Amino acid sequence: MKMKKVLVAMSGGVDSSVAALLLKERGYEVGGATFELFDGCPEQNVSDAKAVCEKLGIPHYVFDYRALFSERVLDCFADGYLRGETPNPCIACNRSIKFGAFARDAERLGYGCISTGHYAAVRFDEASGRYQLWRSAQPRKDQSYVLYHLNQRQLSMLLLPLDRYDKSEVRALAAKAGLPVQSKSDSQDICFVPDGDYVSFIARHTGKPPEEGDYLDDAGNVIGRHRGVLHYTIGQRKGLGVAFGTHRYVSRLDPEHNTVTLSDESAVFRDTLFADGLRLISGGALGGPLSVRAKIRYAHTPAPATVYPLGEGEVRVRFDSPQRAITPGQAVVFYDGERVVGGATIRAAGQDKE
Ligand SMILES: Nc1ncnc2c1ncn2[C@@H]1O[C@H](COP(=O)(O)OP(=O)(O)OP(=O)(O)O)[C@@H](O)[C@H]1O
Repeated sequence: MKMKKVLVAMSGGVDSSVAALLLKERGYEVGGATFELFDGCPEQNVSDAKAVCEKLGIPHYVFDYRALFSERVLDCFADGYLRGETPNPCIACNRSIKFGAFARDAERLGYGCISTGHYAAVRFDEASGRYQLWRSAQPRKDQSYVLYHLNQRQLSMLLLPLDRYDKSEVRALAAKAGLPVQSKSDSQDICFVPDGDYVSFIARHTGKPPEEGDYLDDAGNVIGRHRGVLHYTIGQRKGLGVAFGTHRYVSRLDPEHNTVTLSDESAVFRDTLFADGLRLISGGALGGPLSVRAKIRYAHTPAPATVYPLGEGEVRVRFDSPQRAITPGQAVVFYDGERVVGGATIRAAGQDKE
């Protein structure tokens, strides 16, 4: 049974402001909380969230999560890149901060529920007695991909009031209520790298600047010089900095030997991936092969696949047809229709025959 007191994670943006507004209109006793996540976090976010709370007549808190964010999000982001992976820091933040520390702090303050401005839906299924996570009714904004790791306890205390709304409706609601953030633009992809220069960020954070190295072809021949493994991601074609006369794509990153392999486009299509850290929304383990639609990055259209359990929390995912740029470090999220089944972290791509 959900309690009536809810603490909304308020970034100072339109979505979470409208989440607070809707919950207040629905009769909840609402509070708002803004997180300080890193040094240099825009002060404006805190003051905007505070102004919205004042307008709504609800209390506002500021939580300092800088130390935890540095350890669980920034360090993991940088370490992942140094291992040649492409991590998703929003998922790490959701796990450790929003649905970890924040959920605990909310409970400590007497709030039985928490809320965010994510576009996805939580439902309770009477038949199974389990909470479920569903895609947003508005596919263009759906954010269920970054929430695949939520467990039953977290879902039981989570309210996602934007589940059915479109962004334009959310903006209209903000305008109608006179919220001071109604025309604020959408947030950046990676909040702690506002200029998009993640290479410089990692170099600063780790003290290890990227080192030039060799581009290799599929046979291991040196075919040019790259600017440092950090600069590249699987499937990349643009920004290679060398003209090869034909299109080349990044197919392999090897930070140990500081090499980047370039191939024909066909080499970046793979039908199998290996992933670990499996989480199932229903809890429990995977008993046997499961047919799903699997999504390998935020902007990927889920594709038919079968998930096979391997060792502890490890799975092999076999797609019905090869997928472009399966990228280690990204999450693979499993759907049954519109419902999220669970997900895991991609560690390697392969071909079924390998
Ligand atoms: N610094 C923060 N403090 C508190 N909550 C936050 C913060 N950053 C993000 N959130 C919460 O996480 C949700 C999703 O974050 P995301 O960065 O995807 O923002 P968004 O979709 O642009 O939403 P918004 O318009 O509310 O910023 C937000 O709606 C908000 O509930």
